[in-house]
Amino acid sequence: MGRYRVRVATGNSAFSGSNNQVQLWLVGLRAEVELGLRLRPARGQMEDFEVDVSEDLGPLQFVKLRKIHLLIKDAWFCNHITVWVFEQSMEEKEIVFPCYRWVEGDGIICLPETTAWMIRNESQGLFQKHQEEELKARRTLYGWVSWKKGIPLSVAAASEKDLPLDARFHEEKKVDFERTRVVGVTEIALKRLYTLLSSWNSLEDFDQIFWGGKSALAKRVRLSWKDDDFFGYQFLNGVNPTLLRKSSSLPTRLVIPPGTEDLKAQLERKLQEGCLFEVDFSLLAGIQANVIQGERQHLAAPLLMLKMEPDGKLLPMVIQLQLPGSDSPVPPLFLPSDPSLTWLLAKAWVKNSDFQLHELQAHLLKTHLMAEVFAVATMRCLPGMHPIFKLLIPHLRYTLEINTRARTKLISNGGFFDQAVNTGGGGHLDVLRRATTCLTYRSLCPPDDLADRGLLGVPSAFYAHDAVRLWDIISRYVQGIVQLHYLEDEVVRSDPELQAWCREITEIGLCKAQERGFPVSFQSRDELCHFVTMCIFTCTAQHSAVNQGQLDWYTWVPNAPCTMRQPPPTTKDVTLEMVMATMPNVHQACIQMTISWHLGRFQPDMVPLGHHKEQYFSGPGPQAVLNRFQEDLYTLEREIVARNESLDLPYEYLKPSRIENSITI
Ligand SMILES: CCCCC/C=C\C\C=C/C=C/C=C/[C@@H]1O[C@H]1CCCC(=O)O
Ligand SMILES: [Fe+2]
Repeated sequence: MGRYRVRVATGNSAFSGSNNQVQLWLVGLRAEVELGLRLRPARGQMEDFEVDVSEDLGPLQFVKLRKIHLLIKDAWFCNHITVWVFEQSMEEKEIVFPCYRWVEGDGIICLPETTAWMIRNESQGLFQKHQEEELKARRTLYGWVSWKKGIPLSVAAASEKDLPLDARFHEEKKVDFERTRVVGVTEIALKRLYTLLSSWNSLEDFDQIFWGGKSALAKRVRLSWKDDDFFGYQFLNGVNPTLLRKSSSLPTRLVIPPGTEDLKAQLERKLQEGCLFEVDFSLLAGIQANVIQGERQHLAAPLLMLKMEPDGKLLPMVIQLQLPGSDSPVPPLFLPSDPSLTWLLAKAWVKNSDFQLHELQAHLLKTHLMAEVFAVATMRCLPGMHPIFKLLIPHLRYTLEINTRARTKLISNGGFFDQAVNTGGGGHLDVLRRATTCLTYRSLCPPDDLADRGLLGVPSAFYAHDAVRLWDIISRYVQGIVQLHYLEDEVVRSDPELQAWCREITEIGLCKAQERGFPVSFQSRDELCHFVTMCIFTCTAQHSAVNQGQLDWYTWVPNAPCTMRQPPPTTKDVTLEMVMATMPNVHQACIQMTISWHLGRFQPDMVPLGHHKEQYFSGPGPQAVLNRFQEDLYTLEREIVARNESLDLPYEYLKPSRIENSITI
């Protein structure tokens, strides 16, 4: 008893279409009907057709679809189905059934209409039953596994091939990733060949491998890496802006030997003036160093003290490379006034330690692995019709696959950490474990984290400034969507899927992180918004801040050596031979360059923050919230561009147009 126009929209990436036939049903509150047509969906196409239905279906609740194959199974990527109902020969209501998934095998896929969650209590339990079945199926597809004890859980997949198709890279991404990898391997081989017969005994010799993928800023790094202000700048606005903090007292580990009272007075004066800063790498103390091809590598656990000048420059004042121990001599303090190679080597040790905590703690653990916990918990606990699922899913794209690849190629037995990094060979897992035990909820939320580190309102702290602006913009977006769906706090409290999702993240994925301030329930809309803002910020802005800079700051290897082949200096007698014997060898340096380029370069298929094409919501409310989000991002973009124009070193990593919508690399 009615006429319907049905539109089937197929995805745009390679192999999205299918040679198999697709069967469709319309399911209304009163009855369901199989549409007597068989279509073959073509890539990037919208296919429209009209059907007459003799029964009275009642209000449409679902579309069901199934793919029928004869010999070859050919998966189909369905974007969405849209249905228009004609009433009294007038086209009336548009009803959207978002999909954005692969339709595989011959199972039936059931798509609820976009506003299903809002009307879930008026559907005679149909939506409730659908949600339960969907979650049951997802929980078998997306399992948890403890890859290594003491770090957050991962998705259960031994290699990317074990992942559900919906978690896999699309063809374009896969081809690009594999191609980049071949380019990288070839480049390493050529560089090794090229350096085989040449000398390798001065820092300038790193020039011999400084070709291939590199950015304009990387060239600047090569020129300026020895300068103290350039060194200091990196702790504010480099690839790892996460460790610097304003000192509230002189660190207890800083034992000042007799005869250097002058230094102590200087530090105390800067402390009083409120411009003393510190970076402490104690987390690395006692970590077992790697052995690479029979050669033992070495590690330090430095403390760096810096002062902020009135013009905003951050300058190193003193470096202590090891923690003082009761059984060892008091570690020497290295100073800018030391012989230049001595001071350079001390700074190189700091940068090597920073490399470890950057890649393992700031990058891998606090963005990649966190996002993976969000992704698995979301797949296991939130049905597709849930508003928080719809809000988060564009920010979880490709994360499970990139992390699975990291576990098989990067931090695996024999992976790149073992081949080229001094924490490799197991120490890197201990660093991850220690970093996990001190991972707090506050540290993932810039307004809290930057307040705790004394970096709010510091004029030359561009990361801090942009991070807080982005946090506010994302927070407003999240509040917009949450307020449309949760009219009061009580709706949050009585949402069983949402509460289960929260517990799944804190108790299961993060292994009882309530001890570190993570919530086990949401009592209000504000608590929910804060948490979801943290999730989106982590998967987008924060990853961008700690990922993109790899290309700029890590391709000139002496600026941030991936390994150290000699122990830290214990006296101030340092020769160029010692420096070169300590720095990475050619092979290690080539690996560092190539991986940094692979991970830091612009991603050709990138989706900028807030610009995903998938429409999981419908109607003017959510659209207005998304438009507002995009406008806010654009305003910030212009502010950052204007600010950068007057800077010698522009800070670009949190420019909205450069922030990816999810962790994909
Ligand atoms: C030797 C330098 C290693 C620096 C990178 C260290 C940690 C980065 C943190 C998370 C990165 C996740 C990246 C996952 C990419 O699939 C892994 C790269 C494999 C490279 C390849 O497959 O050739
Ligand atoms: Fe990354």
